[in-house]
Amino acid sequence: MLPQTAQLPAIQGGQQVTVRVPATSANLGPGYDSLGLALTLHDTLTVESLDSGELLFELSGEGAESLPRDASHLVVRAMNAAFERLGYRHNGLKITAENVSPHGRGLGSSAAAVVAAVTAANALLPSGEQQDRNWILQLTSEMEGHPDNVAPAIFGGLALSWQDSDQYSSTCATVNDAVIPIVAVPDYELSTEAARALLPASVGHHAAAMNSGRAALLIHALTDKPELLLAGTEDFLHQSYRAEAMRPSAALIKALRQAGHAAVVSGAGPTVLVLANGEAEAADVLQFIDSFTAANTPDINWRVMKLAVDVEGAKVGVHRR
Ligand SMILES: Nc1ncnc2c1ncn2[C@@H]1O[C@H](COP(=O)(O)OP(=O)(O)OP(=O)(O)O)[C@@H](O)[C@H]1O
Ligand SMILES: N[C@@H](CCO)C(=O)O
Repeated sequence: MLPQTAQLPAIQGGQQVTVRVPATSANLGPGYDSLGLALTLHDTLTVESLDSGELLFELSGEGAESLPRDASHLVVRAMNAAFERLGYRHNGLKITAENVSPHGRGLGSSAAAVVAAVTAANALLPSGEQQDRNWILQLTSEMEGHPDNVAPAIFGGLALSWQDSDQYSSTCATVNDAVIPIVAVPDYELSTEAARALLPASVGHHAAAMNSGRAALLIHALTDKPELLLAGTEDFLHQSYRAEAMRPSAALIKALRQAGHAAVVSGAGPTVLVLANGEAEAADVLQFIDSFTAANTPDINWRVMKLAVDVEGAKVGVHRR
């Protein structure tokens, strides 16, 4: 049985919405829980509203073998939360997901799923009832607990997000064309929940002050002066505490930084993100990762991808009966 609130109006059956949503890299070093970058790696979610009361799933790609095919699936949970807040219910859904972003690796897979689901639920409403992207930011940030992945997944580009009490906001900055994101995704997972549990409850004033300076510098480096990316990506709040849970990634980051490349933990890890300044550095980084991992982490399979900044964010297509 689907959870139903009988007195609410039902979404009309026979509608189909497709949402393409980018992977995202949060933190970028010192921007813990606030900065995030959308990447050209996309999941696609198609939802059809049914009249039969059924929940149907067609899952392919990442997680196809392991994700649940019932109301506990993250997309269904997020859609139900969205419908409830919008004052609607559904009479069944067919979920078709083509998942490309790796799960539990620090590339915002849960945020992508939640953003795609809430965006799809909103798009299934009658057009006069639909909410804007700031409404989607609010609900998805609440679900994730922080806005740094969902904001770039919704808006694209480099998102700077903040929280006032229980209200979330975000604005976008334009990334310098020279900046090239490269990700090295290891074959081991680390859940965000486990990575957050490693952080101390408080940090000292000196660390906080150092981190503030680097976060400000990072925005200047990403937008105007990419030659400052190495200094701008230094963080004092999270990576050192989490290193024990991702030793191969921490070793690769240390070596890349010693060689002058702006390497950080992507999100809660264990993916390594490098922000290269131009094609020549990007080529050096790819070569460096190849040689370092072959010599030092032969038991780990790394998927290395040279990407670009996604500037579109979540894109919606709707077909009505
Ligand atoms: N497309 C999806 N469909 C359904 N569930 C998903 C999907 N993507 C992620 N999930 C769920 O979210 C979990 C991963 O979330 P988690 O927050 O630990 O990592 P992440 O989002 O990939 O990384 P990070 O938040 O550090 O960027 C998966 O194990 C799975 O349960
Ligand atoms: N800011 C988050 C990103 C992962 O969801 C963290 O580092 O825990």
